Amino acid sequence: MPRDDISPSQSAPFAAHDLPQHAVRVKGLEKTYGGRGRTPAKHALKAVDLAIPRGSLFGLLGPNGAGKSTMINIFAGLVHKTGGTVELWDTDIDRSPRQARASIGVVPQELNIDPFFTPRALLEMQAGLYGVPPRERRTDELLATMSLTDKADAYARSLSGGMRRRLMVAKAMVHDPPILVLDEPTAGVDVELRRQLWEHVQALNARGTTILLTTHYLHEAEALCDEIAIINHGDIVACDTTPNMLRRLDSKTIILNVQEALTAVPATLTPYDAELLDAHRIAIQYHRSTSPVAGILEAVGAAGLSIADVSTREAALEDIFLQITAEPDAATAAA
Ligand SMILES: Nc1ncnc2c1ncn2[C@@H]1O[C@H](COP(=O)(O)OP(=O)(O)OP(=O)(O)O)[C@@H](O)[C@H]1O
Repeated sequence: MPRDDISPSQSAPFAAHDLPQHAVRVKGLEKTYGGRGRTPAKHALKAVDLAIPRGSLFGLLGPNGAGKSTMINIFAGLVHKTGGTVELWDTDIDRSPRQARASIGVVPQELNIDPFFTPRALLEMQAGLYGVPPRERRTDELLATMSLTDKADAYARSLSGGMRRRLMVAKAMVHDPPILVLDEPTAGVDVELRRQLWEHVQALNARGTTILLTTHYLHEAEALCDEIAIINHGDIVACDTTPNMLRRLDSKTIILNVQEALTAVPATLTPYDAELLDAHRIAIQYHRSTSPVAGILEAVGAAGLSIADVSTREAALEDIFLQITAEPDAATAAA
């Protein structure tokens, strides 16, 4: 979006002193989209509180329609909130909208790149839209950071999907914002390109850029992000450091494959959270900290069963996500 009213001198303060503790601070953020005709109003964000530490690589996870894009679009000035406050790099988006928006670069979901521009021309044009004077432009540096130097003067249409994504990241960084937001950047991107993109994003983070990303790839958020917030039906349902989030769900599942055909869970296993998956498989959930495996195996032996095979399953972030977002929201279900 063209913003010729933003000069780099207004852009985020990078001076060593006075750096904010939180890159993004959201309090009581509300968004209700007005209804039209037969379409009812939609309460998309419900009193959301969120604090993203400066320098973090922060993941915002949620199913389709949870409110992720609405929040990002409010940050970017594309959607007007209906309540609450947002501070970007310690700047309130209502009080100083230009300065606040100069603090962030947003990489949207769609790859809307003009195929007849070269990456260099595109970055120069974007810098011009942000009012960055030619001597302060970082076009070559950004091209190098995103491994696009070789393609600097090639038509964008000749770039691969991965290169286009990286060009979008470079485009979001022309005004040197301290916060970079990536909205579902890996949707439809193959494994290798995804890995490359994450390497570039991690490199930016290592240089001090605070990164906020939304993704459906939960294992990636687990691997990449230091902190994760889970949003569902416009509510933040969990927010914690990644290790704490994993610790929250300390449960593990042991699956016993027995030789005998069963019709019910044996009585000796009733003290445990056991479930008959089929005639030969029993799943037992337990908390790692209670270490009941020896007791479980003893109970199976006492029931006269012979174990053919044993497997276990760790709780992944995906399990946490499913557990936390499983409860249906009556209002949404009715909508
Ligand atoms: N312009 C709009 N007018 C009315 N309702 C909207 C509008 N934009 C989004 N919504 C609704 O607000 C809710 C949140 O949408 P949003 O796009 O923020 O979710 P999301 O988490 O980004 O989902 P996705 O992963 O599918 O992009 C959804 O129910 C959506 O249908």
